[in-house]
Amino acid sequence: MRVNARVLIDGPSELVFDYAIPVGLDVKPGCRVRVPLRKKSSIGTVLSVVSADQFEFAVRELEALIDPEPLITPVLLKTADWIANYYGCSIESVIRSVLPESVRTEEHSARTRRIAILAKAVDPVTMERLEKRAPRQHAILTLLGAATDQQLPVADLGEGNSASLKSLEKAGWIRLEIEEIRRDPDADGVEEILESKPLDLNEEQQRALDEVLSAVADPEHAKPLLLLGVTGSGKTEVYLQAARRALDLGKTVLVLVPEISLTPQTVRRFKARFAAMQQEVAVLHSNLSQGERFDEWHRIRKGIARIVIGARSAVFAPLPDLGLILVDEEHENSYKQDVVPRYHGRDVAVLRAAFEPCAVVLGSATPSLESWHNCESGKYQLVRLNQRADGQSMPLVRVVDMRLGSGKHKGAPAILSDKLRTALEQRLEKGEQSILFLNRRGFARSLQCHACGHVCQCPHCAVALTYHRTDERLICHVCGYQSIVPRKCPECRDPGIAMQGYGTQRVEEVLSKVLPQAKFARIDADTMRRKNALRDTLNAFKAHKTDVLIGTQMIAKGLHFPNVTLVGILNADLGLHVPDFRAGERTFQLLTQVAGRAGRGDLAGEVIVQTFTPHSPSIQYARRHDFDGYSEQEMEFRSQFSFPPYAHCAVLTARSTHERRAEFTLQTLHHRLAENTPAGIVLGEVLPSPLVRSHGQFRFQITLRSMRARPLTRHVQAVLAKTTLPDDVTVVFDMDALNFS
Ligand SMILES: Nc1ncnc2c1ncn2[C@@H]1O[C@H](COP(=O)(O)OP(=O)(O)OP(=O)(O)O)[C@@H](O)[C@H]1O
Ligand SMILES: [Zn+2]
Ligand SMILES: [Zn+2]
Repeated sequence: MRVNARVLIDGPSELVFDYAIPVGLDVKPGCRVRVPLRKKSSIGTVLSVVSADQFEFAVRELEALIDPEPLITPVLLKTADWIANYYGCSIESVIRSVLPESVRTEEHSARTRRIAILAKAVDPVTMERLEKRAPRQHAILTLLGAATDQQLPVADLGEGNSASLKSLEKAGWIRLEIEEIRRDPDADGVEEILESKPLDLNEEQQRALDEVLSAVADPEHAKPLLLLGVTGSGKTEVYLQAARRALDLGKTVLVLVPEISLTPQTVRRFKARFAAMQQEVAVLHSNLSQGERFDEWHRIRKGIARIVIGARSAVFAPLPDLGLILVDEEHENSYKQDVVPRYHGRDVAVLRAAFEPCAVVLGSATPSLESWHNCESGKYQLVRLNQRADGQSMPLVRVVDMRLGSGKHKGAPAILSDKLRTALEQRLEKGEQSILFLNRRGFARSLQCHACGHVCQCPHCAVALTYHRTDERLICHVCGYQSIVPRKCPECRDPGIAMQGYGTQRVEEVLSKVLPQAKFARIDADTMRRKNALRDTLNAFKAHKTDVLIGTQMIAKGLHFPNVTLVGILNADLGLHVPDFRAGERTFQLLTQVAGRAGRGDLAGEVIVQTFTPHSPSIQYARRHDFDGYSEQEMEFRSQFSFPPYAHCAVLTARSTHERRAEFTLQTLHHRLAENTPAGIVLGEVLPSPLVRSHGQFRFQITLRSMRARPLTRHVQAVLAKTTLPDDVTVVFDMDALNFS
């Protein structure tokens, strides 16, 4: 049987063609090849090796193999294969993620330069002789002798020196070599990083570190570790010391964080601890240029960069001799990719660790119930840090019932309760700082009629439009639709249409009236568009140039400000009223993380939570910092209704600009899925998605549940493979879905 190579052609158009593999050529996925394309020859990457369909027309032969060894390591290839099977996507789509475009494409290859290196010490007699007879050679040797590492780029040795360099090389005094120039992403030298010294660990931390180190020493027999440490318990210090030990053993380290731009403090702490080996640290963030990405990838592949920090996709960093993977804030949803391949970065990390094998640590103050369940069932090993590292107590949390009408404004929603206002005033008097947290930007800044209750909605997405005061506009945050603000209610013509809910901007306005003496800073997606805006705002707050930091989700994680003694949560329950069984879990996580920003220095912390549903378990357990209590009752609910982590839950979505066609397609699929459904799979009904219209398309979905993942994926794949979909309907399968909107 003939075999073909499926090749992704370099270039922006993402063309994929099959080529016959010439006899005797050992072509593997991940190898780059030269192939004929129209009348030219092009370069591409082999995505997979497929058996040729005998009825197919013969395809052209590929011309040559560029890399005899694939760019992708065997472990990563195995991981890619697992992802394709588990998430039900093509191996091609996974290889594209494992080998980003910048790496596959030749044109990003590094620039080089020539360097001259002093080969041996030159004796004074020779130097004296050269000084008289060949002053240029003498000058070069003098320069090299004084240089760091006794080497310099040829360009720095002055022009017109090539003859002298050649003579010196011939005489054996110097060596000439080609060196790659690294495009250093940090070269703009934005800030100087001072080296930080390891801290003396407390008993709990020491025990945690010991567990991690024994896993590093014997990864084959170690389970993945779940490090459950309350906020401020010093998890990061444990990561840093574990990373150091792994590096000392000659291994490499991979650190995954939810989003690089939102966790500047964590990244900085790694950079500071490893400041003395800065060249060995690679930070993979989305702002890297293609060229920089190419360089970083190859530095990692060659073992030059031995510690890699990055978001989800960094799980594919080609580190050789991987010893340890750290997944910080493992509960974060951003680890799940929301386009194909829809993998979960944390779960892939666990799998890669098993394949390597290497140690893997998942850390969080509020672990996902999936990971928690894996501890209970013995798949993971639990390690806990129950105390704050600096001996501080957990902050005191007060819940304020907003239903009692603590706000003074008639009709308009109360933003600030009397309790929170008084607490803010006290902080200002004492010269302490506060953080105010607002759930979800834009979500509640909708326009609602006081008379009839009409809410202004997006005509394309059927979600509430957000009111933007600066330019007096209503904007849809799903599709970007904009309109002007109506003067009267479009429904009942009442002029009383007004803003319900509020955003960070409104909070700042209200507060500057109540507390005219305070200086405010705002962090939300609007104010953070400018490059470095987040870092600058956080630095100013740290230096106490501002008193009160107002922010959205962006300030929930990883921030550490010793002078902050008050955290106010303005609208705690906003995330509770969404159609998603994880709404409670997310609210608990968010409240616990935000509350954890208070009292992280010598001063005690206080948290004030404003809510319209004070008795909800997410709020009550977060108030007591009680993860065990929360998870116990939540797990009971999940088990009762067979929700994750007790079952795998997948969503099949069909979308189209034609409402009927989307629905009909999904009904057809439902019908076929219902035939010969393997035992243990629970097939839901065809329903409109909560966000039934998005970007002008209608969306319908089926939820599927199963104890075991593979049979579910295989069943859906089999049905999709034998169903011809209409051209204008897109069907998406999301295994272990986190987003049900
Ligand atoms: N052994 C220690 N002795 C003294 N201080 C420590 C120790 N370990 C950590 N700290 C300090 O305690 C503070 C909190 O630690 P860290 O930020 O690592 O906690 P964390 O668990 O990662 O927090 P979070 O999950 O809330 O972001 C930091 O200022 C850190 O420098
Ligand atoms: Zn009205
Ligand atoms: Zn819209």
